Amino acid sequence: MIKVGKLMNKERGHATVAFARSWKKFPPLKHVAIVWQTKAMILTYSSSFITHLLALPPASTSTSTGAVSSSLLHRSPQGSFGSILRYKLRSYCSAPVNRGEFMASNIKVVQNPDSISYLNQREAAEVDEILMGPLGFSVDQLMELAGLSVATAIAEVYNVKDYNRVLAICGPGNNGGDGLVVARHLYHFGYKPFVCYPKRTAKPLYTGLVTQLESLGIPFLSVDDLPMNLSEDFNILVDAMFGFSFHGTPRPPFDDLIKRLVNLQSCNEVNKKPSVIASIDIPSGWHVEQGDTSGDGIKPDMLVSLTAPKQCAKSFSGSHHFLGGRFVPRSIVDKFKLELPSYPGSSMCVRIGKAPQVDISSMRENYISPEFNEDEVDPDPFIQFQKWFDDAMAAGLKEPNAMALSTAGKDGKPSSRMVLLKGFDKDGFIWYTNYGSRKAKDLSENCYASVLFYWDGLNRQVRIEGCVAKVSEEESQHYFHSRPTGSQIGAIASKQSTVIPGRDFIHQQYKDLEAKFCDGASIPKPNYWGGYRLKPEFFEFWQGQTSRLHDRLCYFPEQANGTNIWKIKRLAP
Ligand SMILES: NC(=O)C1=CN([C@@H]2O[C@H](COP(=O)(O)OP(=O)(O)OC[C@H]3O[C@@H](n4cnc5c(N)ncnc54)[C@H](O)[C@@H]3O)[C@@H](O)[C@H]2O)[C@@H](O)CC1
Ligand SMILES: [K+]
Repeated sequence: MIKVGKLMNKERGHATVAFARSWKKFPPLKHVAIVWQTKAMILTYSSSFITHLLALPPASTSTSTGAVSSSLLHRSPQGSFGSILRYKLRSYCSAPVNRGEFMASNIKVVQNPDSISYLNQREAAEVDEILMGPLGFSVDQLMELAGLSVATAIAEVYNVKDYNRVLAICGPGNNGGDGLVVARHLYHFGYKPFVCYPKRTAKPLYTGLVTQLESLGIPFLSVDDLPMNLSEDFNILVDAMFGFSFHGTPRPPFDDLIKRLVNLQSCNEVNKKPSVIASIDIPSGWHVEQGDTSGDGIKPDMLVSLTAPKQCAKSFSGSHHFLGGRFVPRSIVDKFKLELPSYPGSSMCVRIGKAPQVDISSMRENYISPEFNEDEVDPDPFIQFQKWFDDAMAAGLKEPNAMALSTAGKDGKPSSRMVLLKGFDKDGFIWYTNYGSRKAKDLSENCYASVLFYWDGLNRQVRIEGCVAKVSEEESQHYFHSRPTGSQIGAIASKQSTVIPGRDFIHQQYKDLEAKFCDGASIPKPNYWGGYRLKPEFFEFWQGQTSRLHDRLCYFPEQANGTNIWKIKRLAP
């Protein structure tokens, strides 16, 4: 018997909030009610219906509410039910159930800063009241999310190596609270934060935030402790003095602190690497609606607007304007007719407007890595590769199996593309492709190829060179049938590297094939699709180091006493 509670875990992220509220009220299994906001949509699953669905072979299920595509049905019983449920929810609900879909469909997505919404001071306060009133949020919650989004925006723009020392200047209200939260998150991201918090609030929320920072050993500095030229000591100055409740002109000691941030600009002109100002929600001292009315206020490099930008943000002229506070519910969006950029993926922040142009010639990374020496490298390059691959996996790098494959046909003209490694062992490194593609043509004329893995974040790359041969038909068959149905159909739909009339053409091919194979029968592997195996004749393991003095340890095959061995040699960087 399947418990609804178990399904909840599987289906987190798909209407589970409403589901969670509802399922406890109903006896397990007999009925499940899905309520989306005010529209009630009742889906009834009887236990016999579920059992029936689970018993069916993965390919053949259809229900009174429409066909369930075979790709939605997985092998495990819970997976099967979960997938069916997700399908049902999507097809039934008029309001999308996925938060990404919600953002995309309900907020008009605008990236142009001229067409996004800007709140006035009254509206900003009203949003605050609604969030913390009828919508049931607490100030701690919003502050935590706001602070996290500001910290992620800062980390996205100012890397921890070059901008390590951070001073958060915190004011007496919630903007100051955001600054305390930012300092904590930046500490956990690897920065070295300091906090200046001259007007403390005795409320438990704030004393708690201070205790959290103190327990991490984050120093609190008084205004007197700070140098007049803040650039001398800090790389990033987080301006968390005032937010949308600011009125009039700043009172001491914030008047002096704001002056130091203003004077920073002129100090920066003589400094090689200027410190930057990141303002939370409002550049402190600016009028919430009219901006820097006197013209001599602070000029932040970065502004992270929270919830929605306030009107003063229209006159922000720094390089980096972000939006944070990814908690705005639909009712607020509708009520205030908000037009905001959509957050990418699971990001806590989104850039407003274009990223500034960069001078490509000045882009360089000073790699800081542990030394990579002969005495620690494995004599067997395959084992060494496995070790580094495991490190890339453990570091959470995206697609560590992505590799640039370079080939050249008989004309000697090389071409490169990214492919995915699908396995390796002593016999070589395997990937799959279309045997009619350009790489396949190249390899049929010249078996020599090179693959390159680049693992950013670990400052590592691995080059492997050798001769390539097709894998056995059995291996290709086995792998082809292990792929998701969509990928199998995609492989058949695309006559890779041939010229096609347009995007619609390939989509139509795909749809036709999808219809053809909708009965769930096994999809035959086309004979023009299969695998290749590169048998290495050379490996290079590269570890980036400071000042371009990189480690390059290479493996060359040699004969010793009639046996093949790998000889390790170091190359100049
Ligand atoms: N509503 C929202 O959506 C959220 C708001 N948050 C933050 O909360 C901020 C608003 O917080 P608050 O309403 O507490 O207000 P602020 O943090 O803007 O500042 C209010 C404090 O500043 C003082 N103050 C005002 N004018 C002054 C002046 N001229 N000289 C000296 N002191 C002055 C007030 O006495 C009060 O203590 C936002 O800007 C944002 O940073 C976030 O924490 C969470 C989400
Ligand atoms: K601020």
